[in-house]
Amino acid sequence: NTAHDVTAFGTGVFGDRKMFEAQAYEGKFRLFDVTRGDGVVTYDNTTGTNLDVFSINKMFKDGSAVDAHANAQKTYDYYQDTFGRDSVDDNGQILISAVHVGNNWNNASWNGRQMSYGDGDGLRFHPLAAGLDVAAHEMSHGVVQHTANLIYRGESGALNESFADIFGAMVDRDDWLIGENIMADGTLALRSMEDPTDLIERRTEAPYPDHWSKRYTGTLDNGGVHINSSINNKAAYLISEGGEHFDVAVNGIGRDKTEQIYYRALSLYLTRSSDFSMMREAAIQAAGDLYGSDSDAVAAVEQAYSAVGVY
Ligand SMILES: Cc1cc(C(=O)NCC(F)(F)F)no1
Ligand SMILES: [Zn+2]
Repeated sequence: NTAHDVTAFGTGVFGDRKMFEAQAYEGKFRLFDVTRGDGVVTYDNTTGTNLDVFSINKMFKDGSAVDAHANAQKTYDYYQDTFGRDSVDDNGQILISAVHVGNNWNNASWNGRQMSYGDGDGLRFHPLAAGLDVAAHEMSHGVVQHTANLIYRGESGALNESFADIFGAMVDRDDWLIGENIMADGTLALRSMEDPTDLIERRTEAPYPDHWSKRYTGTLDNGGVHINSSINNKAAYLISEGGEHFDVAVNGIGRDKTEQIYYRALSLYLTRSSDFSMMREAAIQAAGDLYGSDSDAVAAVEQAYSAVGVY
């Protein structure tokens, strides 16, 4: 018999009920949404061969699978509705998520083809699929890969990570934190774009940097890609929300213009080896294209990058 899409239900990691598109297939139900691009599919990695997450009825009980699926759909919709982009490749590429990956793995990843989520160890992280900003972070790595494809080390790698955080925070739009709902150890978040120094980076045991003069120059973490990303994150936050930072005042222009500027810079102007200075130029150019060369948007970009010491 043929498969057809149905509306299904489930409870997420934290017991929150949600509704989403799934598929009726051979008398059972599976987390395969055929209504978005070439599909949104979620697998349970513990069943070995990445088998579909099945349910005998329309109520799915696997919290991680439910959250990963719903969060992938939300992120697909964000790129479609905000930028007219059809999935990571703008050609409807199927969005695959695997949950229960590893053994209490305290992370999530994009491996060039799919998202993977760990269950967390319950001490540092709750299951990471429960983080909408985490899902959007990982899928955004796919978007970066199909646009500027920023080399994943040094400054270009920090930009790669920053774009994942920027769009993660734009999809999970209620704050400027990453991972705030999946921390099990009482810390505020994994990272803060609003004030990166609110959090200590575990390997360097230093606060995340909020100025280029505080950048990490060692070799850990591919040259600090998850560390120096906070410098560009702070600039993005200032462009949107404004503020005074190291005696530089920025007049914010809001999330709607900020996300358009970053998407245009990423998809039109940045290349694999772009560094922070090129990021500043690309954002100024994108803001000028979109809102005029003498606009508040261009002024905000120039001020924000000056505020974090990038010229
Ligand atoms: C190590 C390490 C990994 C990460 C990270 O950003 N993981 C992806 C996220 F989505 F879980 F945030 N930060 O430090
Ligand atoms: Zn990342």
